Amino acid sequence: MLALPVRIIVTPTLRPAVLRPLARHVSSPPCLHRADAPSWRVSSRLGSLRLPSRRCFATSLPSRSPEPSSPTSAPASETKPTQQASTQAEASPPRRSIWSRFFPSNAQESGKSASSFRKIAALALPERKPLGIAIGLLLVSSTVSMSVPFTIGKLIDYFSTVNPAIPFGLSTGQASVILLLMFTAGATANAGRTMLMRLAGQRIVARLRERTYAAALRQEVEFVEKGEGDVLSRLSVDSSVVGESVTQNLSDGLRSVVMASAGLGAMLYISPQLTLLMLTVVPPVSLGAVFYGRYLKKLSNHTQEALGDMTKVAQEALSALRTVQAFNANKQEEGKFHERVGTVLSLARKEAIASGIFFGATGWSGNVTLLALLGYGGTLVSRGAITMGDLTSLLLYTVYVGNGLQMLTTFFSSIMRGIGAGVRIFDLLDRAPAIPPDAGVPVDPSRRGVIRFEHVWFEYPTRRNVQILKDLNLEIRVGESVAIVGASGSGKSSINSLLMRFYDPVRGKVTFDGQDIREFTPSSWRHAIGVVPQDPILFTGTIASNIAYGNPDATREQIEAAAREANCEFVWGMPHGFDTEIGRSSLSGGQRQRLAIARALLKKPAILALDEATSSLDATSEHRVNDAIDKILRSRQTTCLVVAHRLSTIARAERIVVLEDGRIVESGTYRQLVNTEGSRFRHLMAAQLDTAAGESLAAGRSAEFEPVRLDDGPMQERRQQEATL
Ligand SMILES: Nc1ncnc2c1ncn2[C@@H]1O[C@H](COP(=O)(O)OP(=O)(O)OP(=O)(O)O)[C@@H](O)[C@H]1O
Repeated sequence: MLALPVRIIVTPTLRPAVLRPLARHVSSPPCLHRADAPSWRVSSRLGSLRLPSRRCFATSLPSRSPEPSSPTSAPASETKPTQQASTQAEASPPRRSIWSRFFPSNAQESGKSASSFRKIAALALPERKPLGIAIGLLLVSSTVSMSVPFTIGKLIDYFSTVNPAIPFGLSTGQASVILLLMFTAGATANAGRTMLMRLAGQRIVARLRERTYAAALRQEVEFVEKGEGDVLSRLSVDSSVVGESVTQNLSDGLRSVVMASAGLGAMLYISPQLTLLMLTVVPPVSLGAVFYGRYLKKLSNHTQEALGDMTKVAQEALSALRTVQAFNANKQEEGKFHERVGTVLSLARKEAIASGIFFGATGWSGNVTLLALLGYGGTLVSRGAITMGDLTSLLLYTVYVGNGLQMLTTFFSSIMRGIGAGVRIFDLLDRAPAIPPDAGVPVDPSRRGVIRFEHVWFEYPTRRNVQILKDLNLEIRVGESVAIVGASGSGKSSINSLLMRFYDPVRGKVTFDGQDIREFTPSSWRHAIGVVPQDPILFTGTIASNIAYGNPDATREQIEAAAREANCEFVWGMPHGFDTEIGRSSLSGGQRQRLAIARALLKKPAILALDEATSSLDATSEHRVNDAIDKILRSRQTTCLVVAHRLSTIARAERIVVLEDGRIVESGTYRQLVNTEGSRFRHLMAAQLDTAAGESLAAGRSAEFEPVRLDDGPMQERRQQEATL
């Protein structure tokens, strides 16, 4: 005798008219209307938070899958929708009627959803062959599992009859072998279907992730930097949700359709009266489910906000752990976190109460239905209208139909989630970057020319109406080195950002060799610029791969030559030299800066944009960095724009421009500016000039500004001497 796990599912979705609105409704997380509903996660910078899954529509009878051999009987555990992803799916239309809440009335929104659906379907196209085979296998396994109630009924009749007859004149042994083969075939088909669907899903997810990542990398920096977490969640979570919606959910959906329709057909065939009796419980349970779903949706929105708040608190403290520990603020932080956790908990409590009432009610009505079926069915059996086996089969088909329809609601909600996640992903995939990396004409890497900032006005896209640069005019000749100095926030780094075309001016233009740099492809233009940022980023990998970042074809000789030029002698002293893994070595600020200079020099750039670190380096490091910068500044081929903070760097530049509140207020050589009484430069650099003067005095030289000599002396003087010689 087959021991069939039984779960009576009372579902509100026996009628399509009820099913459709409900399906839309339950697209909201976290009401995942199945007994083994997936847990849902909230993605955050800290990782992801998981909430326990909820049971929906299940009665109190112990349950397992209605399809014993089917691994997909617990497909929900394979589905990991997220709050974040599904939020998009449930973006509510304006409140008008209950129907308008279920069906989006906003044309743009539904248009987006339709287009997202088409694009998701297109994603599945390359996988049509494995998916087609999987659907074939699904039909095989579903047919086998749908024959189980029928077989059980026949077995009961067989064993309870005095002179039983096996259909088709088979012997008991033959019938057993046929059944065994059938179940084996069903299980094999199920295994094949699961494998094919999962692999296809993973391939779709992989393709989607790669395309999304590439699309994110093409965007202007502002877009990604301001919404970094968002891009990451699209990459990790939304792509999975989309992948699942075209494979796993599709498979479940088809299976549920087969189960529900075949089961209902079999029930009507066995006993139309009993089938109608079962269908009477549907309307009240459907209504209850709608209200329960609405309540859960509202709760889930609040929970999402509360979780976001909780995550923010934790993130802030964990990212500043040094400060927290230094101030012994652990308890304070724990208190803040406790408060947020409490909010989440109180929402969870409300949900637990609602779930308890709902499941209690559905369980009760399920069991009452079962009793009614048994009672009325029993009288039919006693009247000889149906056999005991028929009644058993009918009860089991009830389970199948219930499960099938319940799965169908999950299927619709998953599809809605997939469409929602798809909208987010396709928004990014289709987004035209504000500064497209490949639009324009390429710049010849050997081209040299004057750089001009012409009446440049600039404000950051995120801070409109806050003018950072105001009518800025600056000309830098080929091979010239210009140091930009100014108080913090005066706009120095913004000049470099404009040069790099991370942004475009609001008004005015930046030209190179007489041509607006907006005419060049940003990729080729950036290739012509060597950048040394304020806080150089080193990536996971070796020192060599870091120097060759952006130049993957560079030879070891070229890498070493660039390192030598940038005074990276410390690399030769490391046990693994250029093959030293960055993560395994702790590099000082000066060393990182020199590696960044080497990286920039390897490009043999036409322009070098150096943003000097504000933090002070130790004397040796500073000397080595300055020496490296010095070599670059001497170059007659490289135009240098240096955002400078240290007097030792500033003094090396041929020309200094002083920036104040987005405007150039002074310009001249070091000597001119330092000797101009009351100059903005002297005011700005007073502290450093005093120190330098003090050092000169200590060394027995005059304390006048004029003779302040820094290491090798101001660059312009040396160049003049070179010219005289
Ligand atoms: N991405 C950004 N979005 C919005 N505002 C920004 C952005 N980057 C900088 N700012 C603002 O623009 C102004 C100029 O910044 P910028 O970094 O160019 O100044 P800076 O002179 O280089 O300062 P520092 O010497 O401290 O690096 C500042 O008020 C800064 O807060």
